[in-house]
Amino acid sequence: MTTLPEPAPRPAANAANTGLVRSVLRSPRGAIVVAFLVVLILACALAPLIAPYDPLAQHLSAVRSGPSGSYWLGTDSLGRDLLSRLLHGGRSSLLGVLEAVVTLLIVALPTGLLAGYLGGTFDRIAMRVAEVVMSVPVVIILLAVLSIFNHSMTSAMIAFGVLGSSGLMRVIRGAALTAREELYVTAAELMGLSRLQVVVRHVLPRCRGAIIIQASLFAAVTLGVQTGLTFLSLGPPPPAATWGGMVADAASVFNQDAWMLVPPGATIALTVLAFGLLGDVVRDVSAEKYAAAPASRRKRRTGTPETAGRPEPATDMLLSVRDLSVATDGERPLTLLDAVGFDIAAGETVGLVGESGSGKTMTARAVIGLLPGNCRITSGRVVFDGSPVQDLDQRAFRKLRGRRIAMISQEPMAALDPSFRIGSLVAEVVRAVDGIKGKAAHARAIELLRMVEIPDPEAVARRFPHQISGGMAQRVAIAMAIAGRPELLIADEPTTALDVTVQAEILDLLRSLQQQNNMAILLVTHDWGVVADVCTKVVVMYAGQVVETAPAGEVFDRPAHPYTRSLLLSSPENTHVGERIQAIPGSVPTPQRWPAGCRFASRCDLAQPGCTEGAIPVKDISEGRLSRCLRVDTLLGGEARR
Ligand SMILES: Nc1ncnc2c1ncn2[C@@H]1O[C@H](COP(=O)(O)OP(=O)(O)OP(=O)(O)O)[C@@H](O)[C@H]1O
Repeated sequence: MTTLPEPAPRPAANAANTGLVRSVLRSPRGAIVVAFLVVLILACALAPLIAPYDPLAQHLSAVRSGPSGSYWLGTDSLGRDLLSRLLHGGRSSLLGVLEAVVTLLIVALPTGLLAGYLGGTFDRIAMRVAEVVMSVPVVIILLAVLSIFNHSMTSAMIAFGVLGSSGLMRVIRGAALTAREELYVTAAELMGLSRLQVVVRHVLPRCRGAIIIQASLFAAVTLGVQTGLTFLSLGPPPPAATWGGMVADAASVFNQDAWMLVPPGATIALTVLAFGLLGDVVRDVSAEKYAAAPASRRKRRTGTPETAGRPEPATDMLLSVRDLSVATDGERPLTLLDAVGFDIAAGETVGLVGESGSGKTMTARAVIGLLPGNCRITSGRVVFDGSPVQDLDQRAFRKLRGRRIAMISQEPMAALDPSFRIGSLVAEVVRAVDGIKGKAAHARAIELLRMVEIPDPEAVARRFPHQISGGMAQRVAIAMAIAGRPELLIADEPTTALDVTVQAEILDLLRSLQQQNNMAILLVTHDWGVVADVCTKVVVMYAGQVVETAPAGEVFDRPAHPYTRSLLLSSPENTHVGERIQAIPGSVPTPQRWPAGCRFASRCDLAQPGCTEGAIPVKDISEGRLSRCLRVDTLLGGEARR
């Protein structure tokens, strides 16, 4: 069994995992604000028990008495105790705030999350409705509601919550859009979790900060609006105790007794301030947390067309990709993959090689049905175990993903949601793919961690992702990927982010898992060493096309495409100490700049005029060998035949 280096501590990521509530309470401002709000809410809730007087009782012998031992905050013009009225008035004021905030969350939360996560038509409709709601004059609507519902403050607060929801909905949508790009959200989808599970477990927690901030600011505004309405006598009629009503009473005698305004005015101001400050504290704490979280955004790039291909999909293959083309959406679609084709047999490891921007990741994502939102398959077929899968809807694809086809990425740490313990993350996938729950799911999670050779899996299951090393994180990602016993594992540069020793360990692990389970692997890599180590076949991609397919054992000695040859020569393994690496001059053309004819011609020393005249056909060189090169005979020394 291989041993793993101890994880290096990552203080920054540590902060990302401390609970939001705990972080707020740890900050002095947060603690003061929360303490104030808790005391206020408790005092108002317990008003019937703790208020010294009946809020309506008039003590005509002590009218406008000012603070005293009997009346701590004094009395009003009718001799009513101000403290008792404040406590009782707070009940209706805070209840009104609660009603408005709950309504706000009920409307904005699901709509914003779904609009951001699902996008498409739902998003467009939700955004249009939000715009309409935002343009509605709030005060007029509130006055109308109050007059229709007989001055019912509850109706007014519910209406205010609905009207305010469009702002929060947009904020949540934005946060969900960002969360959707997180690798751990993609990883959860790859593991076969349903949309609801992904939203609730992974997207919602990411939006939590934004939600609390907006809700507390909204609470502050609501309190202001509600006080204004009761001040104008649009709420519960006198003599009911309301904060706004107390301000109105005090305002009418302000010239004779200014003190009467102080208790209600200070309470309202402090409460509005506390709600506002709470939002600020949560914003600061969230900013620290997200700055500390691992950078895991998926790179998005902007990226034109041509063709060639091979006949029918091979039916005896586990995976058969034929003439697969992918393009961006929009008025001027841009082709990113052009008639890509290859096969993978059961239990085979195929290396997908090429420089950055060749289309390797796009190919892998097309196979697993998770193309970026702005891209779609425009032609071709992906046949998995005899069945075409390219037209499957997301629901049907989810049944395949995680169970029959799984994927691991080059950023294992970013693929693990920092808010959950390792055991919980693995058990979540087990629940999704095996349908087992509770202790059984946990036991299977431990078994999987043991299968990927993690020493002391029980202890590791209790750790958070930031508490383990990159190599161990990749093992955890592999454990999650093999939970559904997939027949095909797509590994997108699984060792790129790891140091050399750990790389070798992970490759050994993949090889042994593959042998134990007869699992096929599509290994996306830049590294010829990795190809030599684990692959049986290699598919070389360049500028969105497959330019060569060869058995791994042959390609090193007899590359059948000048690009493959250049890639091999530029590989560090082929460079002796003290020699300069023979870098390939130029760079891979972006999809906007794909030339007519051979896309590698401008960088190729064998290129001749014919190479740039038209689409280059794929040539069958020998059993299992294909090349998209007109000069392949010259390259192979005249050995190649049609
Ligand atoms: N969402 C997208 N929208 C438009 N173009 C994209 C998008 N994603 C990738 N591309 C473009 O598609 C081409 C292929 O990208 P892909 O990520 O598949 O390359 P790759 O070979 O995997 O590179 P790397 O090794 O750097 O990951 C690139 O030109 C890239 O800029």
